[in-house]
Amino acid sequence: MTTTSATAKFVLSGCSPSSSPSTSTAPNRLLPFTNLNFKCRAFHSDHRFNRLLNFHAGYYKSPAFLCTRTATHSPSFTAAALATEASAKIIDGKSIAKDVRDEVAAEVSRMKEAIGVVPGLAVILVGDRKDSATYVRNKKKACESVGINSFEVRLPEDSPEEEVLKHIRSFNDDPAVHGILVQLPLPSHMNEKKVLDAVCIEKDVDGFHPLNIGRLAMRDREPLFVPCTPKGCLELLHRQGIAIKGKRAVVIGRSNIVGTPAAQLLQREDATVTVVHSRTTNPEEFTREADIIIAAVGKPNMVRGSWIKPGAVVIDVGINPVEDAKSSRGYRLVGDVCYEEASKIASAITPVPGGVGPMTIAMLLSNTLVSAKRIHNFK
Ligand SMILES: NC(=O)C1=CN([C@@H]2O[C@H](COP(=O)(O)OP(=O)(O)OC[C@H]3O[C@@H](n4cnc5c(N)ncnc54)[C@H](OP(=O)(O)O)[C@@H]3O)[C@@H](O)[C@H]2O)C=CC1
Ligand SMILES: Nc1nc(=O)c2c([nH]1)NC[C@@H]1CN(c3ccc(C(=O)N[C@@H](CCC(=O)O)C(=O)O)cc3)C=[N+]21
Repeated sequence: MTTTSATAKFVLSGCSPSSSPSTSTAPNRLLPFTNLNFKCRAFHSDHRFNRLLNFHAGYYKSPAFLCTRTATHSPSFTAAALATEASAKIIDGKSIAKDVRDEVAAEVSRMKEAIGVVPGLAVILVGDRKDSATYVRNKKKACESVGINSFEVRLPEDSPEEEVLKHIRSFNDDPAVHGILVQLPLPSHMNEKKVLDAVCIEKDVDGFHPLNIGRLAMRDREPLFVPCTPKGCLELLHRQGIAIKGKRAVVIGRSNIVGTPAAQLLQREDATVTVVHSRTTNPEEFTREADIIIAAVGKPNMVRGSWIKPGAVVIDVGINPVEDAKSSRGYRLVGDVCYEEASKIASAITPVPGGVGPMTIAMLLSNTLVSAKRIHNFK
């Protein structure tokens, strides 16, 4: 009887394709009960498992909720546990990004006072994509907020590639510029590889130059810059005190700018990493094994609650606009993970918006500061 009512709670979800409560998707959202029973015992008796996940006190809520489905607890325990809605710790990317920005601002002013140098970031935007224009505007505002100078070049959609290359060369030679970012995606007539190769590696604050990417992939090599989004994901884990060494991690997505460098960073920190991509059969099976999940796919709500091991940590990189008549913009942003379901199973989770996105910009500022310090040999 008790289990029936608990199950009903889970079935309600905004993550089904139709965005309405659905019975058709219910079976794949829940772990089989036998599985739950097993997990529950593990949470209570296996100290190694608890240590493995490095739980903070608050993290126990979620597994306790799952334990209500076992026959091993007294009815009063079950009722008490059911009364508490399980919820993961929300990893507040907005607030952590603010901490990072404050640290960057302090260093920017220390550097300015000591040697009179102000870090500078140059951004090149080609075309008139609304989302790209918003990101560039946000980056500019963020630079201002920490005292970094920003330089901007806006070019029309049909500009020749040579025009972009010309601006990159000019920024490469400009001593006031310490970081160069070419906003992606570029118009389809441009050769993205050629453009990204033109940014000198000393100013490649996006970390997209093949030399930086190559060094990230090699042991005993250090890239000058690590791409901002994956770096932001790792920074969130570090600042939440979530251990990585020895953990099982799954990265969903293998793009050059997010998935692949995220997997490399996790591996460099001694996680055992599996990369899931569009040709992976049964991605949920791999994902269910993970203590740490980084989802970077671009498919709204793809990762369901049933894909997640109880107590896992979920970092949702996805930024997906979905229609929403109630929003003034006509759309709202959702991640690659079904937050409503995942937050009941995971021990900690990033929201969208307000998770990885603000960290990406904070890491860009941090990379620009590091670049200026390196160029001017300022410790
Ligand atoms: N928060 C932030 O700061 C940022 C957010 N983003 C967001 O992150 C998401 C990913 O971005 P990005 O890496 O640039 O995207 P890409 O489109 O470049 O890469 C998507 C990856 O997901 C994989 N994939 C696609 N479909 C599936 C599937 N059904 N199952 C498993 N894997 C799949 C692809 O596999 P394959 O390689 O086989 O094609 C590919 O590796 C987007 O929503 C983007 O908006 C991006 C950058 C920054
Ligand atoms: N050369 C280059 N470098 C990039 O780093 C790069 C890029 N091109 N092209 C596009 C992607 C995407 N990206 C994001 C950055 C911040 C948010 C962000 O701050 N998002 C807010 C929401 C913003 C909103 O409400 O629109 C949040 O998640 O809270 C999102 C996405 C960087 N990218």
